[in-house]
Amino acid sequence: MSRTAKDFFAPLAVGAPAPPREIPARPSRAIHFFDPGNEKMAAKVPAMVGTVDVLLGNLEDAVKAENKERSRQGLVDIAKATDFGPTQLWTRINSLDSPWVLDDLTTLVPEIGDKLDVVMVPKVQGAEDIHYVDRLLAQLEAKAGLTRPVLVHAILETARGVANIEEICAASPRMQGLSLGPADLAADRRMKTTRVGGGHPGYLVRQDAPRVDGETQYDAERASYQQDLWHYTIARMVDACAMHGIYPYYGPFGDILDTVACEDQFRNAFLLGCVGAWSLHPVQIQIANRVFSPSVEDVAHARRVIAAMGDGTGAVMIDGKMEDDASVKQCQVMVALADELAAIDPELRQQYDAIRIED
Ligand SMILES: CC(C)(COP(=O)(O)OP(=O)(O)OC[C@H]1O[C@@H](n2cnc3c(N)ncnc32)[C@H](O)[C@@H]1OP(=O)(O)O)[C@@H](O)C(=O)NCCC(=O)NCCSC(=O)C[C@](C)(O)C(=O)O
Ligand SMILES: [Mg+2]
Repeated sequence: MSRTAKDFFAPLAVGAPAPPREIPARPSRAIHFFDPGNEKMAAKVPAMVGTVDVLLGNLEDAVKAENKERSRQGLVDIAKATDFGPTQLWTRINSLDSPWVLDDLTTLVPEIGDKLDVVMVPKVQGAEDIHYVDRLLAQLEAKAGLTRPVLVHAILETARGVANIEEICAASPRMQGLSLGPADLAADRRMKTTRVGGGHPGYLVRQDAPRVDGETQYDAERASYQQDLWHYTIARMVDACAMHGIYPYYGPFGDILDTVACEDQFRNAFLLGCVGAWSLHPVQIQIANRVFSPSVEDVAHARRVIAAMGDGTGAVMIDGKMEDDASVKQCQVMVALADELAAIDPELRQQYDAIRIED
């Protein structure tokens, strides 16, 4: 049997901070990955503070095995030397079956646990992985005398992880959210793709062949439409996260030069309910910031509907469309997000203020 309701919010080590009862909706439109052991990348990090919602020191894949210790120490040095202001600091630790993860956690929590907001755990298979990290974090937090718990984020990168998605979300009150890990997930599922996220020209539907004089013209020119390989997994993530009060994220888009397709993939995720995406290169930060901020037009419309709906019940016509109790709730989601973002982004605040409805 899993932990009872009475025990669920109890610290897992004597002296560890109390686990959170609620995960705050902090803006995290772009989770920007950098290798803390790469001098060129690390040098750019201080200037990125305030321009991106989350800076993530990556210790796992994309860091060569021989550089693991250097990257870990690099993250400690950067965290100690930098005032992150409104920007969150996350890390992606090595996978739980790797030889590096224990040192990752036993180094990072005592050294910079007071600055780390979230630990991202790769290749999570089920609740047992979260339970392991949860207990270890509590022990390390207690030993280090931390007063704020470090939160946990799981990457969905295996078929078993996707199948166990609900139990992963429910495994600990520290759970902050989930990201899609499309490259490892594709390999684990034996999908026949070789890309890091994004679409594939072979995954499509084709218009029916036209019929002329009772004959089907199979050779005729027909439109085809590329489909989204990740729709099913993202939709599952969104439901599981919403059910548990935590946050879903689209993961990486590896075709750095294709900023147009990156924006499309991010926008699909935004519309489906994700709150952010990963950025692998500085050019992707602006894309995520733009896509995961509601448009001025959408915010203006949402405010009009809320104003017209009074106490939020009944039905009204606005611009020829019916609005009612349910659509006002959608508008409230949009306005709440706009308010959260305006609180940390002066440019957005100005844009959203310019279209404010006067009382
Ligand atoms: C793609 C790469 C190789 C192109 O790197 P580059 O140097 O060739 O690019 P560039 O355009 O020439 O870079 C221009 C400048 O920006 C710097 N730069 C470049 N990137 C960054 C960055 N992220 N943060 C800060 N600075 C950066 C770079 O060092 C350079 O500095 P310089 O002008 O002084 O020479 C490089 O951007 C990179 O390594 N990015 C991070 C990759 C990464 O973290 N991958 C792992 C996440 S995805 C994943 O793991 C999958 C998943 C979820 O697990 C799964 O689906 O299974
Ligand atoms: Mg991966």
